[in-house]
Amino acid sequence: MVILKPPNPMTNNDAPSKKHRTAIIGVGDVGAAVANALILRSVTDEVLINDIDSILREAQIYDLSDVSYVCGGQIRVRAATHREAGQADIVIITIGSRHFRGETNVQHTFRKLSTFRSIISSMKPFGPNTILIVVANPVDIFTSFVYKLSGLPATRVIGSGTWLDSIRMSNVLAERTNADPSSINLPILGVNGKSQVIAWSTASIGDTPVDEIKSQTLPSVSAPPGLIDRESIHTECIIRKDKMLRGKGKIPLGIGSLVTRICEAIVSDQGRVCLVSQYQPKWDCCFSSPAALGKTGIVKTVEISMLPSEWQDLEETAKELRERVDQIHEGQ
Ligand SMILES: NC(=O)c1ccc[n+]([C@@H]2O[C@H](COP(=O)([O-])OP(=O)(O)OC[C@H]3O[C@@H](n4cnc5c(N)ncnc54)[C@H](O)[C@@H]3O)[C@@H](O)[C@H]2O)c1
Repeated sequence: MVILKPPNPMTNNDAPSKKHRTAIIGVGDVGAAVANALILRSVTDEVLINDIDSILREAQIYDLSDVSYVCGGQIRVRAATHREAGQADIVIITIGSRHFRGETNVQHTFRKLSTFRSIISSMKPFGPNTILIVVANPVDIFTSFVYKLSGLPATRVIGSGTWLDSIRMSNVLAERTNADPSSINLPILGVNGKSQVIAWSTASIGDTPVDEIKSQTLPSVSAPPGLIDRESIHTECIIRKDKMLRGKGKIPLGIGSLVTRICEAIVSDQGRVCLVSQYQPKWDCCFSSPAALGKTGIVKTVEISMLPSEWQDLEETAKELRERVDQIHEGQ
């Protein structure tokens, strides 16, 4: 009889010296979803877990170690201090905090920011190649502050930004047109939230601009004009998000896979283009635009050619963010 005995992740201490490490700060629903996807897709060699809630931290480590075991046991999952996490190749910040009763959004952001300040300072000095990925909301504000607080080059500080919204909208468009989802390009730029800019003028299915699809028949696309009406697609996305929130309270799986895709782009080092919140020198803050990613972080920012009206919307959303960042600076 053959006895199959996969390696035990908890005792696998003699792994090769140059291991790729990914640290997750805050392993609530989103942090755990990221860790789970990282292990399932074998993106890293070691997942370092940090959470101030030690009971939750231990529980997540055991649960994720089971995932690793099922996947072959090659990925070690263990607890790490902030200092140790700061030496990882990638650090993903998914901390969250509940609103106190009567606390305004601004007060909550202030409080969360002071947590960020303490985490970043205890992670310093960062490893020579550490890349930070900020997921915690409001993501563009925190990415902007993390960039300044960390002292890292702008190429090594990334926020998850608007990409998830762009993916959701592309998904609706793909469903309505029966198109291959991977053939859809529908970027959403700017500051994550109500003022983000849907760059419809650049949207395409395959090589065909969405604008032209209304007036022609494509063999791969079948949709009456009403179905690709922009307002109706936008509304459908809002309804879906609302249904997800009402149906399950939180929606960590999409963001978990998306952050994993960002990590894959970094690790694979092939210059894959992702839509991420990144430092925008003109406004001295971070918001979403496309960038090619590699082992050193952002290897190239990708220019996008939009209509003047879309640029104007982007300018407005950028100015709003700049003002909010300034207000926070003044209030400190
Ligand atoms: N960018 C996006 O698209 C997106 C999507 C969903 C959620 N989010 C954000 O992700 C964050 C996490 O969401 P969640 O649902 O997992 O929240 P959660 O409350 O389930 O988990 C947050 C975790 O952070 C931990 N934490 C708090 N302070 C910490 C500290 N100083 N050090 C270490 N750990 C700390 C908490 O103990 C908790 O376990 C939130 O900020 C949320 O708004 C972003």
